[in-house]
Amino acid sequence: MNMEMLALEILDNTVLKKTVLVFFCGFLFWKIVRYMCGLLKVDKEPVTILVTGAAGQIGYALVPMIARGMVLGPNQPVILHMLETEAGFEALKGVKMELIDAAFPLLKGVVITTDVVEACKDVNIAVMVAGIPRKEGMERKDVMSRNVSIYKAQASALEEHAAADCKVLVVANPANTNALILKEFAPSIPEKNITCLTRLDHNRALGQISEKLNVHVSDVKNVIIWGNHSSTQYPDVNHATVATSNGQKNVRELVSDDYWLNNEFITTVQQRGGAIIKARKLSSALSAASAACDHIHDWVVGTPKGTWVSMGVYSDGSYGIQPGLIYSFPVTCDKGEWSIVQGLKIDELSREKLDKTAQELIEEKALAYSCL
Ligand SMILES: NC(=O)C1=CN([C@@H]2O[C@H](COP(=O)(O)OP(=O)(O)OC[C@H]3O[C@@H](n4cnc5c(N)ncnc54)[C@H](O)[C@@H]3O)[C@@H](O)[C@H]2O)C=CC1
Ligand SMILES: O=C([O-])CC(=O)C(=O)O
Repeated sequence: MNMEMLALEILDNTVLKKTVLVFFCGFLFWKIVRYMCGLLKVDKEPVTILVTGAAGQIGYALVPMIARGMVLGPNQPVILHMLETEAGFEALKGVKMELIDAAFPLLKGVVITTDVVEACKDVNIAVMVAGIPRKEGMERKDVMSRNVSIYKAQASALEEHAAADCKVLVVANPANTNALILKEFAPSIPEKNITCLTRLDHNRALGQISEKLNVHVSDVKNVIIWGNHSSTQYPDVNHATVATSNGQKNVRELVSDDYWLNNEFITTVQQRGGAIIKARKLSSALSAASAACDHIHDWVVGTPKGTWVSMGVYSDGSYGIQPGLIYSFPVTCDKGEWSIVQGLKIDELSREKLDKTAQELIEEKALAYSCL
């Protein structure tokens, strides 16, 4: 029998036909069940999210946002783990009562504790807010010694008890250096899973451009925060655009005021945290909580095509930044992973600013180790 006839024989075989039909029907049935489950919202396992320092200013603003689906979307149930100190525990009990009273449909469980091991158990996402905020007149690194020791202590609990693929976002200041300490004292957590929050600065930069041009903030995109979440950060608009009726236009061209962009715009974004502390006598809890939601949301769900965001991530040497620092870069996210946007042109002024903020991170790292 030649090959052609053999192939015809196989195709003609009724057993084979039936098998193919059964597989096809099974596949179709599975697709329909998944679709129906999606409609009925019944198939998703809850995701466990840890918030440390959960009774504090940011924690109090953040946990209802998470419970409402602002981080993982309206169809994803969540379980909240909330960690506090002994001194903060009474207030945390109140936060739990309020979460119950808010009757959030997505909230499938709440654990409150002062035990870091219990807090970290099986968490899929950890938002590390615990720490002392700076007061008026202080720089963020002034809270270094108290805060880095918290991150050293909590690193091993996360490493040993969180889910193996847990994503970590460090919010507490000095955010980049706390994240670096956490990474160094939790060596088995992949470095790609440890990040820090510079999305607040990114959103502040979008807000300033939107105010200046009197356009909606959602029409502005691709600003960049380079470096440290500190007053040396570099808010860069050289690649930023605004959506107009004539397509995407470059922010520099539209603003048409390089002096403002290279001076007042940069210092306003760099100093915005301080300005809010001066006004509120408390740190920027509402916008920080919202930015933390944006950070995790985009990391998990992905960034829209053609758009990047700023995240403090482990430097691989991109743009000449010393590998191993946690440095804010422009990143895109896809399938739960971030990648640094490559190939952007860096002019001379930008180069200086990228290096200055990297230098501060190198010095902060040395200072952090001297505090431990
Ligand atoms: N990366 C960013 O964009 C921003 C960072 N921050 C920083 O976030 C941190 C938190 O700020 P706020 O919520 O305003 O401060 P907060 O003082 O209101 O809250 C911090 C909470 O952490 C708790 N805490 C302290 N040590 C702890 C520990 N070892 N374990 C568990 N809980 C602990 C405290 O009891 C307190 O309830 C500060 O370091 C602040 O500077 C604030 C705004 C923006
Ligand atoms: O400035 C602070 O200390 C709080 C903070 O990090 C911010 O608002 O960016």
